[in-house]
Amino acid sequence: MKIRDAYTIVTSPGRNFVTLKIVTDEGIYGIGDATLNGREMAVVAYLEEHVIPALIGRDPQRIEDIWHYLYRGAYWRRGPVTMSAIGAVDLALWDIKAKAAGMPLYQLLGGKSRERVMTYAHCTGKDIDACLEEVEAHVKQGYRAVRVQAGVPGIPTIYGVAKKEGERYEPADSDLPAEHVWSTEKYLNHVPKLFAAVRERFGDDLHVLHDVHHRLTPIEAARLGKAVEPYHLFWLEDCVPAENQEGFRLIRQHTTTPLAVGEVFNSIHDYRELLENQWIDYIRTPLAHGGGITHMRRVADLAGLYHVRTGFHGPTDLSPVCLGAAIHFDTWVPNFGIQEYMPHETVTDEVFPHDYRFEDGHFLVGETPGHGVDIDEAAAAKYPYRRASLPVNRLEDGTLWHW
Ligand SMILES: O=C(O)[C@H](O)[C@@H](O)[C@H](O)[C@H](O)CO
Ligand SMILES: [Mg+2]
Repeated sequence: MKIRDAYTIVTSPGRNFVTLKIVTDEGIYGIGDATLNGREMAVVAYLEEHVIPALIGRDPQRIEDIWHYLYRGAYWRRGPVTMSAIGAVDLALWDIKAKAAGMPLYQLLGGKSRERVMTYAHCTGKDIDACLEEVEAHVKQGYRAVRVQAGVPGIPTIYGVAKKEGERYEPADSDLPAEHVWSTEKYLNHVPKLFAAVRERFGDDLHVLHDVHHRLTPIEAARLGKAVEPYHLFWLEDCVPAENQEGFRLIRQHTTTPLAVGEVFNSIHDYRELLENQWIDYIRTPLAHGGGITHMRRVADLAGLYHVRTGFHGPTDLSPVCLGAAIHFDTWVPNFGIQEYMPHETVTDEVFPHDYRFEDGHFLVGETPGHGVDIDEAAAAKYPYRRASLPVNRLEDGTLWHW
């Protein structure tokens, strides 16, 4: 088998997505997700200029060799653009291999470790009461786990909360970055009240998660982790920017609140200190940004040595291709924890037909050979790319802060 053709498809059904399609001389093709929110065209250029020309004529079944060819062979290793490009190739090649074998991807990985994949939903509200209503609605739909984010009095816009009630939350909501304001003091004083209210109304069994979105320092994160211990969170996510891995030592010394990290990581090396020191509990890198299945299963195996489980990033800014592949991975991986799920818009699902199903707060993997997600290129062509940027965040005095 040989790679006959490969090309990128950029489409914006509701939001921007980049897809890589690899076509073989035997008629089988595979697709991979190359979407890097707010930096989409950088990955397109990387693929078109540097990767696709080098793929033509290669044997698509040699996934491992192609991975190292693109990683070691580039000389310039790691980084979100490089690893997203490699991730897209890798997902497309696993799709091809599974189709050629006539198997759903999870079978090729080693078969089912579980019957269904637990997900968590996003519940947001302009204040605590509005957020509790969202939780109520999701619990009624069958979710066992919810991420709660509520507006903070005195902060005009807040991460994860939709601009208008009933609307979806979309971080890349403007041509150039919108400017948000942040106050750590107001947030830290307010947020434990949210968890107290959730536990009071919904009891102890519901899994409750929260995303800090990299906004605290280690000592502030330690204070928050400690303050919310009585509400036993499933996890506290991205409580600090993680470039300073050593900072987690301090957080860990102070709190038993479980920690999730890694949606902006792209390499096993980003995790090494965190895992080896047992400073975290969940890994978050999505397959599309972490060099695909070939690399992320190594990260998951390393994590497993330290009792760390997966909790893959699953926002709407990863396409159904990444989500579909993740559901196969989640069905197989022994140390699965949870899968994030933000439902895609109907137009997105129309462009990306798929066989995964959602039922009672869980995903059910499909049985179609491959990863089970396709792209309707004629439908995709109806939605041209529009530049969209993630916001920036400033403290009340104007200092640029972490977003
Ligand atoms: O936990 C999450 O789902 C994330 O933090 C997202 O909301 C990101 O901000 C977004 O994916 C950036 O592109
Ligand atoms: Mg997050």
